[in-house]
Amino acid sequence: MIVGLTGGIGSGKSTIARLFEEYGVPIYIADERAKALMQSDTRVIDAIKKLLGESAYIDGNLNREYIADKIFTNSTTRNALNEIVHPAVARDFKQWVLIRDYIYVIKEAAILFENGGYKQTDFNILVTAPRDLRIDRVRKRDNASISQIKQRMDAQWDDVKKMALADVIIENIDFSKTKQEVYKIHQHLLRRFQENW
Ligand SMILES: CC(C)(COP(=O)(O)OP(=O)(O)OC[C@H]1O[C@@H](n2cnc3c(N)ncnc32)[C@H](O)[C@@H]1O)[C@@H](O)C(=O)NCCC(=O)NCCS
Ligand SMILES: Nc1ncnc2c1ncn2[C@@H]1O[C@H](COP(=O)(O)OP(=O)(O)OP(=O)(O)O)[C@@H](O)[C@H]1O
Repeated sequence: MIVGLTGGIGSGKSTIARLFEEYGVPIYIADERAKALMQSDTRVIDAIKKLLGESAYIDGNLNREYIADKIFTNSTTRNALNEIVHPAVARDFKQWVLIRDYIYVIKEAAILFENGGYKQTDFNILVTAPRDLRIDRVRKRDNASISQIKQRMDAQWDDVKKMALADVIIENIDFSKTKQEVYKIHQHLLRRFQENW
């Protein structure tokens, strides 16, 4: 059984994914796998160079700042990159999931509803937090400017639109409450999926 875990930038997806991991749930982090594939999959690399130019790489490494600047200021370029990267991530996930030996797995992805990825999951968790708190968290975490963070937020659906497609919502403000929520959801998922196991 596949559980999607999504939320806007700075909502706390990765933090929450680690809480599930502590219970033994296998976790797939789409952001990380996407970047790995963008550096190792030759078909993906060629397509990215064609779209964004040779400057997308420096000595074979992703030029993240350059790519971010290109895709978060132009939705056409962003959609084109998404169409290169997201199918590769979906294929990679299919392989990954084959050898996981647990009642359910978590696919953590910033973009899950926007690209229809949620149609391949059995249950979807949405993480939310107030916009200003998310900006503050990302500023501290990445040393990013407010305008850079807002650009990424604008590239994502707003929470109201995502809420309609989520099975459960974690409002991640107070970390101790979040931990309790994660425990409850984990117990729920074990009960729900046990019979298919
Ligand atoms: C532009 C890149 C190189 C920036 O790398 P960087 O290390 O700064 O950020 P990282 O990948 O960790 O993403 C951080 C956050 O940015 C936001 N974000 C990233 N990609 C996207 C996107 N295509 N659309 C909207 N938001 C995005 C998400 O909130 C994400 O969690 C990288 O994000 C990228 O290649 N994105 C395009 C591929 C993609 O969609 N990846 C997301 C996983 S499927
Ligand atoms: N409940 C919380 N209380 C305080 N800090 C938190 C809480 N949840 C997350 N954080 C912090 O906020 C920052 C963003 O969290 P995290 O990296 O998990 O978000 P994310 O949704 O995965 O972000 P991105 O979309 O950029 O990948 C991190 O520095 C994390 O430690």
